[in-house]
Amino acid sequence: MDFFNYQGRSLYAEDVAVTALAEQYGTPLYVYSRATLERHYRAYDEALGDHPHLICYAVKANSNLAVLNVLARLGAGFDIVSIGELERVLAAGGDAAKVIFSGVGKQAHEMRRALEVGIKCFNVESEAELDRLNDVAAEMGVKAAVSLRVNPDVDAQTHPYISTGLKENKFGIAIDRAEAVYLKAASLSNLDVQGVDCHIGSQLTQSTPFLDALDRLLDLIARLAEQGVQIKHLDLGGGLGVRYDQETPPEPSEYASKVLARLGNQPLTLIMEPGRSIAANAGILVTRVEYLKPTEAKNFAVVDAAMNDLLRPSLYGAWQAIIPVEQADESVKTETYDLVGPICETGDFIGKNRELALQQGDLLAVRSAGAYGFAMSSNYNSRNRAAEVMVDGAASHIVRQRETFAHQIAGEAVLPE
Ligand SMILES: Cc1ncc(COP(=O)(O)O)c(C=O)c1O
Ligand SMILES: N[C@@H](CCCC[NH3+])C(=O)O
Repeated sequence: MDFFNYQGRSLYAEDVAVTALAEQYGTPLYVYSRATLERHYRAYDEALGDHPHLICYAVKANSNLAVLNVLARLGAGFDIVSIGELERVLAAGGDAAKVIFSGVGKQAHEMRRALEVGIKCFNVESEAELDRLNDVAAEMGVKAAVSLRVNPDVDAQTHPYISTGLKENKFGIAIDRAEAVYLKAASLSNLDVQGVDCHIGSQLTQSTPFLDALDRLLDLIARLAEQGVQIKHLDLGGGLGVRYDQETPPEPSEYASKVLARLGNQPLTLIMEPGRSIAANAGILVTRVEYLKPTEAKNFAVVDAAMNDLLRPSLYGAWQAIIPVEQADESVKTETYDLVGPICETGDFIGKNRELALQQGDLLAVRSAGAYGFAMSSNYNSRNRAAEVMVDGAASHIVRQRETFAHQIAGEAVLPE
């Protein structure tokens, strides 16, 4: 569900006409809906109800400060994977005590900063990382709260690039090794074992893999208790999918109720790290048709957004709905188009084989672009990154200025004479 809907033949973001936003801020333009972000966050929060829980929004999905701030105001925690993400959370008014730090490659300076601001927990992904964290905490004279990210060897049945819970993936500590590594963690004097964590992949469209992983984690927690290691929280990661096309992922309420049923009355705080299911359908990417280019083989519509703005179609062959901002009248012929960007790669496309009635200058909206959209954008081909706007009822706020060439080259230098 979202707040992007047609009123008559015009697309609106909440109560604002998307055409007006494109006129005011230019294209390509990311448009986010505050109401949608809030509704998606609350869907999780309400679904987990009275069970002790913390929803740690995965910052990587969309790290715009306004997005983080909207969620922080609702009481969200945050899942980060770099110190840059931590600084963003802090700048957006997030609470360090609700931050968990995931990722396979944490550097010592990142650990230091996270300990300095007092994050909630580190999700440790290897034995070597455990040693490094213990050393850094010892130098600082503190104890670091840790969970081990366990790799439960469960097939998330998603795109191989974003499947993370199989033993051949680089993530986590193999479940067969986990018990031994927990005992080691418990013996290290500057670590405080708090939780168990897993994250098996992204864009999951069924509950079963999550529940299989949960069963393995609960089993591990029971075995650890027998050895005297008491686990206080269970972090199931993110990964719940969204509907881009025909997928029918479970709603957060359905997913959460299955998880709670499995947990029963065990006194475990539940942590979830949703990214996509909060942000994806809270955003669109607005782009303008620069040229129509019919050729013998294909009809191309060259648009002003490219793979540097939205990488998912090029990287994963991902499909995202593309709709007109103003629905055309019958005089415009519907054709099958490939929507391509200006970048010098054949892999630069936003969508292929789309039935659309288009004219030069028309505006299009790429749906479900609020997650892994701007966050994965780059300056490839020296293109300035898009502006980002957040709509809040009838108001719109620029939440990131369009980049300029001066921004792009700031910090670069040529060799001295
Ligand atoms: C550790 C971790 N947590 C949470 C997420 C968020 O996943 P999603 O956006 O699929 O909810 C990811 C990304 O897949 C991740 O790597
Ligand atoms: N970037 C991916 C998701 C990656 C998840 C990161 N852990 C996507 O757009 O689908």
